[in-house]
Amino acid sequence: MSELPIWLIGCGNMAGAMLAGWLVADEPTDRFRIVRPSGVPFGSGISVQSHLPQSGFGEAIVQIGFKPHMLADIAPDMRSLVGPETCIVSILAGVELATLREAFPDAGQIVRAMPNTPVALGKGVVGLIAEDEQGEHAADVATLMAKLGLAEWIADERLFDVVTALSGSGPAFVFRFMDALARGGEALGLDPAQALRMAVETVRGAAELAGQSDERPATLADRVASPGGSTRKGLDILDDDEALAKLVHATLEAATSRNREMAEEARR
Ligand SMILES: NC(=O)c1ccc[n+]([C@@H]2O[C@H](COP(=O)([O-])OP(=O)(O)OC[C@H]3O[C@@H](n4cnc5c(N)ncnc54)[C@H](OP(=O)(O)O)[C@@H]3O)[C@@H](O)[C@H]2O)c1
Ligand code: PRO
Repeated sequence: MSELPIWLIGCGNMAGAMLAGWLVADEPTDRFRIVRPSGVPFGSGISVQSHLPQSGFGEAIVQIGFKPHMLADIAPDMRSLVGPETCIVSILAGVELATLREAFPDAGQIVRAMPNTPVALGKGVVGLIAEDEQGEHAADVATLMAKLGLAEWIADERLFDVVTALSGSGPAFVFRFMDALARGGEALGLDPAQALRMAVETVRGAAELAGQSDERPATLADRVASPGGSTRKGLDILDDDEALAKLVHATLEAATSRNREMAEEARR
């Protein structure tokens, strides 16, 4: 692994979670340089500046982590700093490789990465697509992202918006389910704090079991549902006319569609 410097242009919730994950994975702190207008310190002795550097990035991984609609404003100021040795990594939802190439015409390599917030614990998911997966710095980026959890190359950029909905937004959907589980228990008489603790640990345990098992989650669900028992009665509610499957499908469709809109907005 080369020890290329890593610039984080924008380091809010998502890039901050990634940086936390890299530090947990013992990446050296002096690899990282943050640019954020607020200049708010990150801690761990990491260099933070409120303006872009005066001289070019040179051979470096430069990750952009601001809001997608800001690309048109920020890229012109970055353009002269980006050269053929620079690898741009974008975590901007929706924004396509072609749009990024227009924004950074001189970049050597451009990679899109779609992380999720559990990367802060090294337990995230990162979808990846590069202009040239075999090209310069693609392997460096993949190695770096693999330190944050499961890193997967996505073969077709048209599916990247779906990946963004499934794993990028996914933690938000799972958090909603945890809340609903806890609130359901609370409504049936459990102490609220106890219900939340038990809901969170139930999701954590179920996720670990599913992660370690060769069986599909549907089979694991059947193992919980003893014939004639109570779990089946609950599953019958979720499965009635595929209620949960339809709800989740509509959820992913809505998020995917917004990712496509953001791609369109960034193209304008
Ligand atoms: N949140 C997620 O779970 C998630 C998941 C995957 C992808 N993403 C993508 O990550 C990106 C950031 O989302 P977020 O949730 O982390 O938002 P956020 O917390 O609002 O962070 C935005 C960052 O952009 C910085 N910024 C604003 N203007 C800038 C400028 N002119 N130059 C450089 N940096 C600038 C902000 O600086 P200050 O810190 O100084 O305010 C902040 O660090 C989005 O493109 C989103 O699509 C987010
Ligand atoms: N957060 C970003 C958004 O909500 C994209 C995936 C997760 O736009």
